[in-house]
Amino acid sequence: MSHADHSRPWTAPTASARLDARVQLPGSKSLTNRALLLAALADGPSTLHRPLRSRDATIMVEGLRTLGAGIREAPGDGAFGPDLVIEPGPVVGGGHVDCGLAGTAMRFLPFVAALGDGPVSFDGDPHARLRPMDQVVEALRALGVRVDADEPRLPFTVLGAGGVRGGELTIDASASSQFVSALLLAAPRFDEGITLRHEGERLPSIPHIEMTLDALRRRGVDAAATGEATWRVEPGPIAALDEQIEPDLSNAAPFLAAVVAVGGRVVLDGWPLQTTQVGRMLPELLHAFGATSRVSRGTLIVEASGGPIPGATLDMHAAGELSPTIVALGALATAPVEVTGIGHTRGHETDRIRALVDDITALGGTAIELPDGIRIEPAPLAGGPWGAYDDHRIATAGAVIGLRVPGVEVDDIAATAKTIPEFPELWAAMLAGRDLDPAQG
Ligand SMILES: O=C(O)C1=C[C@@H](OP(=O)(O)O)[C@@H](O)[C@H](O)C1
Ligand SMILES: C=C(OP(=O)(O)O)C(=O)O
Repeated sequence: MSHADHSRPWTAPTASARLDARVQLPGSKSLTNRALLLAALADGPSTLHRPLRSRDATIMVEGLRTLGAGIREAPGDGAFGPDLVIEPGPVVGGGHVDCGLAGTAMRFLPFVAALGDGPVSFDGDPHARLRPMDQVVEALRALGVRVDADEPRLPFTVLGAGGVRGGELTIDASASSQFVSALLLAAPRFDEGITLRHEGERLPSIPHIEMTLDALRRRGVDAAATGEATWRVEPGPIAALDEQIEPDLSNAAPFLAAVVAVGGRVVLDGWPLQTTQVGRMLPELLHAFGATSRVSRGTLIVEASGGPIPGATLDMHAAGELSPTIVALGALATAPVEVTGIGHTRGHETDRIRALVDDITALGGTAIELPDGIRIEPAPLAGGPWGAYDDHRIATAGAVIGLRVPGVEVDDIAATAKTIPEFPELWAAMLAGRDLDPAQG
């Protein structure tokens, strides 16, 4: 499949008819990168079926290889590229990890490096150096691991000394749930495991912490939440596991929001019966905008009338990842839409609140920046530039608005390569009502 380039703006296609499409999506970033990391620390080889193949997943694969894991491709079922076979090895130092803009890599991998013997340097994209990392650096130091860093952010070097004792630790995960997940994921390999407590003004993205605990438990690790903001992971082996990665339900957001924007029906294949992915909240979120949905034989069917989009007030602290899509719908709504609880998304790929306010304002909309969210008031929109700011979810938010507003020019649709490189082709296929197999497109 050919992927978009970074050099030319992408004119978001407008919808000329109600949707009637079946969509298949590639694997979940959050599940893929957890499965890769735990497989690299496991007690035998693991195979991932239908793993995500994207920039963030490649960064995790390369990072784990640098830290000593063997990772190779194996023939898969064809639909989403090859499977991955992960052969764990002793954690080694002496390398460099380029985290790109991947929060999972920059938060999770330093704790793996700490298990090794020798220095590992970490850096990333220019914007990665602005993302919150202080709790990674401070936690490592509190655990007795040396970190060379001018500032508590990228770039830095972790000086592993062959192991981590673990024990009791308190951190402030207000800026990112990934600080909690990072510690829990490596903790089975700490001598004493970890007894972790969060103390801070808020705890975002709790479903992602539940996903981490579930990923550990499915590999035989004794891991549990012991209170609202406390967790315990016992030391012990991580079992190897062959598993199929679920489709990325967060990347389903723009495709399902498209039904609200345009009307009609989208059928999403591979909807899990039970999942820890935060995208499971989409049916309820889209219901607030008038959509109906049902699950039938492993598919999610979302339908909407295509009539005026109602207003809504939503606290999205648990699902910040979905907020750019919901804000895009807000820009098309006929009554005010207020999304709060997403202050932490200022530390995502870009300051998402600022980016959405600026982009919507540039199209003539009325978007008001709140300390921890956005309020959008109804206003007619006109075509114009839409900055992606290296952010896959800001790019796809522009695509949602462009369904109804001709001439929305996303400056860098290739930003979607972070988690869904096939986005432009899948979007076009949805609009054409074609059933696109991403491997063949
Ligand atoms: O652990 C994970 O896989 C993620 C956790 C969340 O991070 P924050 O808690 O920083 O929002 C989410 O937004 C991110 O896309 C992925
Ligand atoms: C915040 C996100 O990514 P990251 O894993 O880089 O934090 C995201 O995908 O919305």
